Amino acid sequence: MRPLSEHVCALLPKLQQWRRDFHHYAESGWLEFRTATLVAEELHKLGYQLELGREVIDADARMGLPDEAVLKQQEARALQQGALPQWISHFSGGFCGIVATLETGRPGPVMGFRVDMDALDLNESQAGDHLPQREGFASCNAGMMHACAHDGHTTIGLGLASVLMAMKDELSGTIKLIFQPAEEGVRGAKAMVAAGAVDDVDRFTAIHIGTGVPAGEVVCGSDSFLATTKLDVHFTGVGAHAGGRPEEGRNALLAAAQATLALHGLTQHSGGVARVNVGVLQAGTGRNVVADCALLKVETRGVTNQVNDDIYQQALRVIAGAAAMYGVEQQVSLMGAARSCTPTQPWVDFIHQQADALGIFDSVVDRKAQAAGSEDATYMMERVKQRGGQASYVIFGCDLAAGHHNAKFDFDERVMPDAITLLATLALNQAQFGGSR
Ligand SMILES: O=C(O)C[C@H](NC(=O)Cc1c[nH]c2ccccc12)C(=O)O
Repeated sequence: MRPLSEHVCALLPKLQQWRRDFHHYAESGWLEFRTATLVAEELHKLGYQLELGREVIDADARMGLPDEAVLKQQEARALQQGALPQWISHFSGGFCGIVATLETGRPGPVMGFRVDMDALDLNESQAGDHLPQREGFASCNAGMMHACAHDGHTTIGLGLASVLMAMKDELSGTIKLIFQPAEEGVRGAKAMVAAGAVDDVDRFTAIHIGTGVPAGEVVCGSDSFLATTKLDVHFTGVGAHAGGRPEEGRNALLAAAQATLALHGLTQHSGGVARVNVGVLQAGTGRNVVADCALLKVETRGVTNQVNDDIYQQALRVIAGAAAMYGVEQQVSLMGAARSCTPTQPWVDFIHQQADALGIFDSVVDRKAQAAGSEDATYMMERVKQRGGQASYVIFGCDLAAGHHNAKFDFDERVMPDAITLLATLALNQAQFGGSR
């Protein structure tokens, strides 16, 4: 029997090819039409049982969905860019989720691995010193860029699928590979949980690469996720002649500006870290018109669910107060949410022990004391834990050309085979796990 390292080594050219293809055709959240069809095709060819689209995504639990026109236009764009027509109907309308199952036929637990597939709303750098630009695989989709390594995550998911299928005679239990849409803005995981995608998972592992962790280091149980709420706020005022009759106007721009300044002051909480960000402020239509409309895209975060909930409630009061100051209407829409969550220690210990034994990492740690980002995989972790299962979140450190969410973000592709090696090892050696279930 060929060892795992040989299977992974044989995959190297494919890993780079997949990653660069996904990177080139970056697709933002709920619009991963091309990516999802290619992933489905690969998994189908490998022999996985597939559940697709509405089977794994609850329509009503989707948050922050683009509007109908954008969904249609982006699906057409994906088809022009090589999305596979035989799979597209499953994902049509913003259902780009996939769960691939391998039943080994031998008794054992259900092992779930989750990767995400979406890009960010960002224009990729066109500078000559940006490697994806220089090597011709920078994003060809305006305003969409893989600047958080989900192209790498999707590739790791496919690589893991390949090696596990190749070694299926050495596995027992069930393998479930979860390809999630719309992690950015924390919008997709909740809808997969609502559809029951992780209801039978006994041991759950989600992953991220980079995030400031040094190359060669693996964090086996990242627990520093901030709870977060994402909201859009629409202010509606009354337009008026700015010179002739300004007193007849109700200024939505000023309400949005006041709200923005006040919102950014809402970060005091005795319970720990709290954050607020207004990432977008759009208002008004013309120079000499009292602005009758404004939009804010806002997020609150907190070190615990309670801190975030408190800050969110204060944010709602600030928004209502700012609207009242200027006599304008306000409407708040929930666009995304995620929880804080801690991994289960027995599973972290097992991952730690397996990572140590592999001998391919310079440093293996349980956790990092860094207030980091947010993650909606926390919904999946919570669901698995609720049922008494094990759950963790593993970060694979790697060198980055620039920080996450930056136009020059790029990661060292050598992290992908190492990630696949550890995840495949967890599945191959699961019988050594001493914890519950
Ligand atoms: O809230 C979101 O939209 C999710 C998004 N998630 C990430 O960026 C992933 C992430 C989690 N932890 C870290 C730490 C550093 C960079 C990125 C991350 C974020 O926090 O803005």
